[in-house]
Amino acid sequence: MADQEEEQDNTGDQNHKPQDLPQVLVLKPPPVLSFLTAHAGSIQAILCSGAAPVTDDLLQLLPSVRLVVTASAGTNHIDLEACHRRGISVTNAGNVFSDDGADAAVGLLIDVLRKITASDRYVRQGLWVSEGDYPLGSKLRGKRVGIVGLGGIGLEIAKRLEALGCNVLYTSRKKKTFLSYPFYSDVCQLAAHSDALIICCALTDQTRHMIDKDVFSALGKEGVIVNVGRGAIVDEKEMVRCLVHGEIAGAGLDVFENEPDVPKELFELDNAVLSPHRAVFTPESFMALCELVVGNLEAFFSNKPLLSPVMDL
Ligand SMILES: O=CC(=O)O
Repeated sequence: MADQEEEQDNTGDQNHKPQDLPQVLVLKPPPVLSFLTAHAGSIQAILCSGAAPVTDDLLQLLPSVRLVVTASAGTNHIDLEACHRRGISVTNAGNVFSDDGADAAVGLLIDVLRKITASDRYVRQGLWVSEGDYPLGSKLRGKRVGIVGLGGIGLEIAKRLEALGCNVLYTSRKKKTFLSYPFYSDVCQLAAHSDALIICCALTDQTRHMIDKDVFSALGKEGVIVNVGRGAIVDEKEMVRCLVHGEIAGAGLDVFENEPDVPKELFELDNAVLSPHRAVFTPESFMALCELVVGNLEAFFSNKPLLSPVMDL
């Protein structure tokens, strides 16, 4: 999941009548070129997910489009600059994924620290009997956890960690004046003061490979990284190297740079907990997402304010 750091209100009139909606293009692979050829001029809104990029070239083919609705928190598959230039509004998943994304992030952190899935494998493989006791995990309470991106998901992570007795610190585009958590504008400084880093910011040109060699080295040998944002925020090769050489202690990863391909080295590592980009998805969050998507389309076509705008033009 990736978080746009927008505080959004996802409430509103949800009395949908999807059959009444004007024509909407649902973008999904395989390519929809024949559809486009027939309907390009009349399409006013695009509904997409991370699977299909919304590029400047695509928008060029659709001169009537005024809204892009993405069924994801992250918008890195959308050319936002092109949307802005063309006067196209954009909405995302707003806060519907915040709870589930935060639960998964904290779950991954606890799993890495307490070796939950690694010790599960140990028991299943019969190693408890043949090898004896499994190595101890590390305590969560008292850990300093640096959150990278304090948007909807980040804020929910912070609440959960506080309740679990951790010390929360963060970096974000801007300091949140309404919060007392220590703020670091520099991610290396944040890492140097953290026992664990949780990545839940958006992938942008500024954040691509932001978690690099210097950040890992500042985090140190006892440090843990959790990523529920986007794989490419982390320099994955460097992270794998640090894990293999014990230069960081562990990683809990829901996202990868070239999904669904996962670096094979990670399969061998007991200090890496791997999850197939499922952090924010539950049947409940999908239902909420569907309501939000329809609500955004209804709002747009009835000239009302969008429910979860990333850009409202
Ligand atoms: O990763 C999931 C999302 O961006 O919604």
